Parts: sequence; C-alpha cells; structure tokens
Amino acid sequence: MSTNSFHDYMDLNSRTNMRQFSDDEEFTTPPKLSNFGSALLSHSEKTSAPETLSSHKTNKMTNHVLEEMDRSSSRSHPPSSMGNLTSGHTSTSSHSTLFGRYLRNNHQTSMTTMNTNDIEINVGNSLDKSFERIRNLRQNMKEDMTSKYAERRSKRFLISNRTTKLGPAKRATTLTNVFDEEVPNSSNLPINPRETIETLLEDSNKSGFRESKKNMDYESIEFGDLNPIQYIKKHNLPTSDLPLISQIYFDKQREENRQAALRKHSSRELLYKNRSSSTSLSSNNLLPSKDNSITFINSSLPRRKISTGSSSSKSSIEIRRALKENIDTSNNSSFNSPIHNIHKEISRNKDSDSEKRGVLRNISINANHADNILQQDNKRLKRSLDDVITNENENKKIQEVFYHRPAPKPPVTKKVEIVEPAKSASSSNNRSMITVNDSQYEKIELLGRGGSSRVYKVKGSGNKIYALKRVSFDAFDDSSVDGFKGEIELLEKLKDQRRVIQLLDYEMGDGLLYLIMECGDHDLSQILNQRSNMPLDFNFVRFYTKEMLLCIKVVHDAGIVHSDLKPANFVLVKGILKIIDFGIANAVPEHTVNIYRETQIGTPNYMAPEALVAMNYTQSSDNQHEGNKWKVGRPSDMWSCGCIIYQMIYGKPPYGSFQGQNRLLAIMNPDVKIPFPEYTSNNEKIPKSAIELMKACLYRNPDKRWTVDKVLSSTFLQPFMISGSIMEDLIKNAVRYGSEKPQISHDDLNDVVETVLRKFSDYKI
Ligand SMILES: Nc1ncnc2c1ncn2[C@@H]1O[C@H](COP(=O)(O)OP(=O)(O)OP(=O)(O)O)[C@@H](O)[C@H]1O
Repeated sequence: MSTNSFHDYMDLNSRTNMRQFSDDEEFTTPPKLSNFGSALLSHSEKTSAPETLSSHKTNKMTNHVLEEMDRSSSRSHPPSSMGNLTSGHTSTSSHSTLFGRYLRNNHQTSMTTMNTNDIEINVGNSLDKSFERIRNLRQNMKEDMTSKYAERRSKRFLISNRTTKLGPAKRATTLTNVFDEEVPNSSNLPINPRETIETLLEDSNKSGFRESKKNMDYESIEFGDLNPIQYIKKHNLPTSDLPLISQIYFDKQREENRQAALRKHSSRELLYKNRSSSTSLSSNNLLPSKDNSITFINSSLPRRKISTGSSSSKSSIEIRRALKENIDTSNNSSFNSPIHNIHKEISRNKDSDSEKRGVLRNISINANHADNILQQDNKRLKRSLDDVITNENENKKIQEVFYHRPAPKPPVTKKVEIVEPAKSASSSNNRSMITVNDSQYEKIELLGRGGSSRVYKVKGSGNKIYALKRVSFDAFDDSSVDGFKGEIELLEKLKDQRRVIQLLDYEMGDGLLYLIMECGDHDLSQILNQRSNMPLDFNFVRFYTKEMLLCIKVVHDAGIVHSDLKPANFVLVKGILKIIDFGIANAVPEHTVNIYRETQIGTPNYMAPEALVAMNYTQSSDNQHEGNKWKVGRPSDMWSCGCIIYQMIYGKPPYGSFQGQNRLLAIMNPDVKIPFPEYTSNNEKIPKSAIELMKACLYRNPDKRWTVDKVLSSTFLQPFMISGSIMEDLIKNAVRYGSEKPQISHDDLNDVVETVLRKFSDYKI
C-alpha cells in the first residue's frame, strides 16, 4: 500500500459515516487501519454465511463509497495521488486485486457486487481514476480485512489459549503433541488461522503469500510480549505477511506449551519417584546431591539424574525420550497409582497414535486429581526432607540418614535390679520353714492358738499336710516340762487309736516343743458356730454326741482322764471326729476314781463341780498337805461331755449365762440348779431321751453320772422303732396280765418294763 493511497483512504474514511462502521470499535489495533475492514468483518460476521462479502449490505456500502468518491470528484479536482493510483492500474503490482482482474476479464468476482456499467454511466470521464481509486480502495479493504480478521482470530486464540491453559483441554492438546514424534497440526484445534486466511485469499495473493514465506526468514522471529499484529506494526512489515507471522507465532506458542507440559510431566514423574522413594527411605534410594537435584539410585537400574530445575533448554525430542524412559522405569516399579496405570496403558498401546491420544485425554483428566494428591505428597515429602536436613549439620550425616540410616537403636532401658537384702538362713527358715528332726515343714496357715502354743497347718516332704504344734515353755519349770512329756507319752500310748489325733513326730529342745500330728479340717467349736443360727436337728446332735463319746471311750478305756474336754478339742479328720490336746490329761492309776492335780485346770465353762469344789475345799482346808489339788476323774470328763451336749441342744453351756467369777461360783453352788426346758428358745420340742441324757451326765454327784458306755447306749442315742404289730402285742399282753393280776407291785412293774424294753431291743434298727 502506498502512502498516498493510505492517506486517501484515511481521507475517505474520515468522510464516511463512521457511526456506520464503528461496530467493532473494540478492535482498535491498529486503530485507523482496521476500522473499515473491521466494519466489513463485523458486518459480515453478523450474517452466517461466508458469502456475506457479496451480500447486499456490502454492495450498498460499496456504492456508498463510490457515491462518496463521486461527490469528491465533482466538487474538487482529484488529488495528485489519484494519478499514481491510475498509473498503477495497468501495472503488475503485487497489490493487484480481484476487482482489477474483474475489469480486465469483464468478469465480476465474488468480492463485490459493484455494477461497473453503472459506474461508467455515472462517472463518465473520471472512470479511469475512479476505478484506480476503487482498486486501491478494494486492495486496502482486503488487506485491512485480512489483517483485522487475523488479529481477531489471534486474539481469540490467545484468549482461548489462556483459558485452556487452566483446563484439561489444554493439557490434552499439549500432551498429545508430546508423544508425537512429528508434531502435526492438530485437527482438534478449533481454528486454523492459516487455513482460514488462505481460504479468504485463495483467489488473490495466495501465490504471493507462499512466495513471501519462501523468501522471508521469519523462523528466527522473537515475538517477546508482542502478538503478530503488534509485531507487524512494530517492524513495519506488510500486513500480507500477517498469516505467515501468525503461523510462526502459533507454532512457537505450541512449542512453548509443549515444553511446559513436558516440564510439568517430568516434575510429576519426579514426584512419583520421590514418593515411592520416601516410602522406602530405609532402602536408601534417595540421595540429595550437591547441585540440589535428586538422584535416584536403584540397584536394578543405571543411576539416572533428573534435574529439578527448568528443562526448557532441552529439546522436545530429548524430553520426550527422557519422559518415556521414566514411564518405563515406573512400569518396572511396584508403585501403583492412577497415573502409573495410565502409563502402563500408554506403553501397551504406544504403537497406535490414536489410542495414545485417547489415553492421554484420560491422563489429562486423571492428572487433575492425581496432581492434587501429588502436590500434597510432595509438600509432605519436602517438609520431611527439610526437617532432616535442618536437623543434620553435614551432608555426610544427611547421606547416612537417607542412604544408610541404620535401624534405630533400641531404647536404652534402665535395668532396675532388685537387690534383696542378705538374709540369714535362720530368719527365712524361721518364718516360713520349720525343721523338726531334720525334716523341713513349710508353714501354710495358722490353725489355732492356745495358752502357750500355736498350731500351724504345714507342708512336709511329698507335699503332705500336717498339723505342727509349737509349744514354748519355761525350760527350768519342771512341772511344765513333765506336763508336756506326759502329753507325749499319752499320745504315744494312744498312737493306734482312730479316735485320737495321731502324733507323727516330735522334737523337744530348750523351752520349745514341736509336735507333728495329723491335720484336722475343723474342730467341733467351729462346726457349732457355723450351725448356731440353723434350726435344731437332733440327728446332728445324736451324730456328734456319739462321735464325741466314742473318742472319750477310747481315752477312758485307756485309763486316761482328759480333764479338759471342750468342743475345740475335737477335730474332724476326713469326716471322723478325733480328740486332741492331752496337755493336762493324766493317766488314772488302776482302781482309782479321782486324781488330784496341782496345776491349771481346764476351761471353766466345762469344768466339773467336784474339781472346783475340791479346789475350794483345798484352799479352805487347814491341811496344807493337800495343797492346791483338784479332784478329777472319768466322771469329770462325763460332766464336760454333758455340758457339750447341753450346748448343742440349748445353744450354750449349763452355766453359760454367768460371767466370770459368778460362773465358777454357780458351778460350785449346789443350790444353783441347771435348767432343762422341754422347748428351746426357738420353741423346738426337745425329746425326753435327750433331756434324760443331759441330766445323767450333769449330776452333781459324780457317782451318779452315767459312764461313757451308758450314755452310748442311752435311748437318745439308741432310739426304738416300734411297729403296729409290736404295739398290738404289747397291749394284748398288758390286758391279760392285768386281768390275771389286778394289783401289781412296783417291783413287778419294773420287771415288766425291763422285759418289754428287752424285747424292743430285738427290734432296734
Ligand atoms: N491336729 C490338729 N488338727 C487341726 N487343728 C488342730 C490340731 N491341733 C490343734 N488344732 C487347733 O489348734 C487349737 C489349739 O490347739 P491345742 O488345744 O492343742 O492347743 P493348747 O495350747 O493346748 O490350747 P488350750 O491350752 O487352750 O487347750 C485347737 O483348738 C484346734 O482348733
């Protein structure tokens, strides 16, 4: 375009109705050059078909321009530039137009609907000049339109580019190109400016365009921040080169986008590897190197170094190769992630570009999600790395941390030693172990205690259980020593008696006596206490009374007076009641009823009156020869036995209601009678046979007391079972006896009773 024609155009343009063509005011770059073309383009875009360039509106607009030119020519001389334009009419300028060809070929193009016949008629002689101006005008219009169109497309494309940079479509496009060795013009591109422009100019300067492309070296263009339009304007290039420059511009942009995608992809691969390495830091796959890059070390793979810095300096082919290698490497690893699976899929289908693109579209979609995960993981990894690096002072130590970090040492546990104090064998043994005649016994529990003794349940050899009685006494008290020796002798004497507790071993030292006996389970005192709140059961009373008498019989039959019979001195050993504690027992000389003791008597509750009376008698006696002696014999044991039976039936011993000294006095006082109620406090009927038995044992006169054998044969302990027939026989015999002997003496009655009882005894169960 010449300067004159440009000015003419500007003049013309300034004279035209700008409001009519200012629809596209926003496209003001370059502001004046593009206004007219933009107006045409804007007009044409308002219609849908490409033929709008030959539409009626364009025709009217052209006519309007011609009319304007007519007015201009009629009111003044044509400018000098018109001559130039006219002279250019026949030239073969590169700016030749379709309109020119139309004039030469008498042929109307599709560019305009201008009717040249009308122009000839109306313009007359100035036709040539007008045609020249028109040609120039058309040329300008075409160039301007082309420029404007390219600019708009460029802007649209730039806007689209900026938008798609943020979206998956952009990623898909760029990644598609990444894997194409020959990067073709993607058919997916919505706009191909070059094709569009070439279509518009196919009949005009297509050949010139290609010539320009051939002749000009635009490959080295550096656009900087300029777009093609700005670049053309800045460097004063012809607008006809705009398509070519735009093409170069877009190619460069594509290449930059591709490289950006590659950088992103490479960093993503790096992140995956970092993560997989971070999960196995102990396997020492990561090593920070001096140049702040990260080197992957894998025993099965050669050492590969991937810089974390910009990779823009690498060629796309190198990047692609590196990327593929990374993908292959990832396939070998056991790492399993969405992107990894996609890589696998890529590898399987790498022979098919179309499939690649399909897969890569999925990459771009999945990559968004994976990207977020990776970014989080990368941040975490980076934080952990920073922590490690901060905590360690030297790279050497860092290497140890990542490469050869040894397993953490087990925490040093402070060994707490429990030092037991040195113990003497005697103290330990004395507390838990007791040795009797070289045999050791381990204490288990305390069974009971007496005035000077303790009885333990112990475990001996073979884990057998025994009762160990430990008695402490005054070794210089002869009476005490004799008393304990007497107990041992009696137990030795009664050794094979089942109703006497068995003495298994004993050892007597200075002031200590150890007795090893068979062990009982419970004593009768414990049993009675257990049943204190239970209803009275005479079968229970009979059973334990008989058991007790059997024990006493054995002792009495052995000529021994126990002298201290009480419930606590009868123990149950495996269901058999046995008698214990012969501490104050004495052997009764043959044919002797009572013995006199000088030492402590038994428990007052169960003491016979004769023993207390004897004591009282002795104390009040003037005969000092008698001394402090108590008169005791077998009947004293039967008194004690009567007191135990009384306790089993009434709940307490006969003088249990008295306390302390009064109890002793009551026992000794013959005026204090023992009560034998027929009912218990719980209103339970007491058999007469039981009352009879108790009375027989608690006679104050020891001579009247029943012996152990008599008590054992008492009615209470030996009840009758009388049947109806026996009762019938008894009544018949009584009636016949009475009819024969109406008066009967007392002696005759006793004989009859004895006879009947003797017969009943034949029916005892
Ligand atoms: N062989 C044994 N088996 C089970 N228990 C026993 C045995 N020997 C004694 N005991 C329990 O130890 C208690 C005290 O025993 P023992 O009567 O022999 O001692 P003690 O010093 O004679 O007492 P006390 O002087 O009061 O008669 C008994 O009441 C009984 O409960």
